Amino acid sequence: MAVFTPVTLDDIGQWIQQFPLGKALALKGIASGIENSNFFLTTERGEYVLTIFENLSFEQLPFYLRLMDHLAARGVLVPAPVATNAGELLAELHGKPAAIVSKLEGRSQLDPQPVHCAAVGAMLARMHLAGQDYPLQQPNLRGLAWWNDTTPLVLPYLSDDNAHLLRAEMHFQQAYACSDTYNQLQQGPVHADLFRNNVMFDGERLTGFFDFYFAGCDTWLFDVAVTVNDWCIDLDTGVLDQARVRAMLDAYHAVRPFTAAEQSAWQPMLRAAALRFWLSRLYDFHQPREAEMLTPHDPTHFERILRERIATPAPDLY
Ligand SMILES: Nc1ncnc2c1ncn2[C@@H]1O[C@H](COP(=O)(O)OP(=O)(O)O)[C@@H](O)[C@H]1O
Ligand SMILES: N[C@@H](CCOP(=O)(O)O)C(=O)O
Repeated sequence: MAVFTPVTLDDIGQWIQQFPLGKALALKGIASGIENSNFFLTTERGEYVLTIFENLSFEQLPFYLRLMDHLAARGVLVPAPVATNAGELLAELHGKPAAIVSKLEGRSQLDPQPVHCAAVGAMLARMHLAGQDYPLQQPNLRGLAWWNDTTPLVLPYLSDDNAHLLRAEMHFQQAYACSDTYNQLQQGPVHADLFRNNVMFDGERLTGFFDFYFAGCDTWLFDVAVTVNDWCIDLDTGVLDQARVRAMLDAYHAVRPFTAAEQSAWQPMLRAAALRFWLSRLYDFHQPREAEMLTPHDPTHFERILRERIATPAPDLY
């Protein structure tokens, strides 16, 4: 998508004056993304991204924006939010929360090679370590509680075979989340949506992670599983590509060594990461919101990945 809330240059002429950015010179809606309304914003001070948050509230948003600030201050490459003249990271626009962040250089690498996966793995480990002393707490809002709420909303749309798969996997994940192994996993702020389209590269140089608006406190291993399930697969089949998997996991492990508990949780976590996006894509597909531009993501992609992760033993974590 996504421009759910249309905005013109005229609309923000006055509004922009609360930021130390000079006059707004250009504003262009961004077609990709499915969660928020995003715009490239040119001001007298440079290039930025304006985001209007469609689902997250004024109460929830400081967790994300202050996390980006926190990580950027510790050398993790992420967009820096721009504070208003009053020192606020959030402002109201058309009745909704809005923020301006720095624009990252480069572009998404949609055909990643092992060298890109290694860069992502190393930066992900650095991000997890840098988040350890982040003081705010917010659960992953697309975690188990949300899966429990969403499952009955999508079940009526599924074939018998897929309904059986969803019920069985939910049962498995509910039990797994109560296990001793799960409770030994290290937790902290995680990105939780680190797909190829949420990382910028300039050639082989990683220039930043962005789109932190699904971030929350969860297991670090869940973040690794989400990332591997997108970066290290054959997109047609969902099968893991060993060279990219090894490059990403080895680079992560070199910065933040995996634990024995994480090794034993790896296959259930790869399944959990597939289930999470199968569910959200099913929900978005069957209960779409109004939007100016919309390209729903394909739920069957993650159904395929989930079936594959259940059927195939996970690669070694380290
Ligand atoms: N900080 C940024 N720097 C550069 N481009 C960005 C930045 N934030 C968003 N974008 C661009 O906007 C697009 C949509 O942003 P995204 O955060 O993925 O949207 P959504 O939150 O709706 O999923 C990205 O694909 C990217 O091209
Ligand atoms: N990555 C998710 C959907 C979230 O979209 P994004 O553009 O914010 O990453 C998916 O692929 O289902």
